[in-house]
Amino acid sequence: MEDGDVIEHKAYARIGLLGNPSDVYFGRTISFSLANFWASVKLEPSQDLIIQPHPSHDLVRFNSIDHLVNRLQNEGYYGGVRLLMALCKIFYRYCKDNEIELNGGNFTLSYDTNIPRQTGLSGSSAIVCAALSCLLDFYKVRHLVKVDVRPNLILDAEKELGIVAGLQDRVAQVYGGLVYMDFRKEYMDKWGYGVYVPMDSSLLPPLYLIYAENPSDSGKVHSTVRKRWLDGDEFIISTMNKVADIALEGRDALLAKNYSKLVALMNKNFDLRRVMFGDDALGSMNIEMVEVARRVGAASKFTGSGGAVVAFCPDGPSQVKLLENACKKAGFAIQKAIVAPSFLRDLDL
Ligand SMILES: Nc1ncnc2c1ncn2[C@@H]1O[C@H](COP(=O)(O)OP(=O)(O)O)[C@@H](O)[C@H]1O
Ligand SMILES: O=C(O)[C@H]1O[C@H](OP(=O)(O)O)[C@H](O)[C@@H](O)[C@@H]1O
Ligand SMILES: [Mg+2]
Repeated sequence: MEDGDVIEHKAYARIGLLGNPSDVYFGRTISFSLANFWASVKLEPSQDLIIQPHPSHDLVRFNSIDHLVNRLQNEGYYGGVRLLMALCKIFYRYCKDNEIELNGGNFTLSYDTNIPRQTGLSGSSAIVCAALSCLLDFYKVRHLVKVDVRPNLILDAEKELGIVAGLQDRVAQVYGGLVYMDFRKEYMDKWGYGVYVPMDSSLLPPLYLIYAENPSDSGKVHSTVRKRWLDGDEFIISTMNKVADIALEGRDALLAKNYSKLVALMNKNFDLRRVMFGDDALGSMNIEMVEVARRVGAASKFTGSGGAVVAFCPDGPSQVKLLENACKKAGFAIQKAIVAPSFLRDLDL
């Protein structure tokens, strides 16, 4: 959206439905953009180039030392400022390397988000994705930065900060809607990005999102498994391949509307994650979220690296009611997941 000189863009949260986290390991995933939550970034021309701290997400003023310590313990040291800064650097570098001229003065970037913080709903990349959209419009280079490479720029901004993450979040956020993604190594090595195939989101049965206030650092969760994979750990490599196969089988299951197969695949996806990462890394509250759903017979798995769960009730509305009651009792929030459609324009494609 552009109002005079002000540019504003949204990017939605995402649900990794099948195959995650194999995207970090040349695997495959099916993910969708989630309309329930979003981040927005605003760019306004200004005298100096300013990255505006968010009044609550980048808190630097506290009531007391207790408040400060509490805040750091629960939410860590960082907010969105570092993400915006890193994106500016990555974007600038990419344009330089690709001889894309950047003309325009300075600007102020500010952001807001209602994505529950660090709950595996890709709150981090939503901020970066919305900011990238603002820069593309500000510099009028949307037609010069291919849609396929945009997820890489978003990921590179986070890698720049040492955050271990994969491409699936960024692909779902750039494309919108439901997307099948294949990150096979030969293709990635040749092109630098994966094969991204939009799917008809009406193939999805009603899905539910369960989450809780228990922020976890996705980079930290991933780092041990990532290291083992890099070290050639046979168990991690073969299990991750099985996770990638879930997305392949899941695509056929969705196309055939074979929802009993979907149940089996969602559950298997989480069970494989659990044996690779271990319960300590996943966190007891996160595991309980999965189990609350399973106790009423729903299929369930993490949406991302932890903090939120996607659930499917194959028995329909009566089972949904049971699930809602069970979540309420356990203190977890639950809402119906709504797919955000693709908002790519002709100029992007
Ligand atoms: N809601 C938020 N507001 C501000 N910054 C955030 C928010 N969520 C994530 N970040 C930033 O992104 C980093 C990585 O977050 P991550 O653990 O990937 O969370 P998520 O699962 O939401 O993507 C955080 O350390 C922080 O710097
Ligand atoms: O572990 C996962 O499923 C995902 O974890 C990260 O997403 P996040 O929302 O930050 O938890 C990561 O960026 C993804 O690539 C993984 O698939
Ligand atoms: Mg993240």
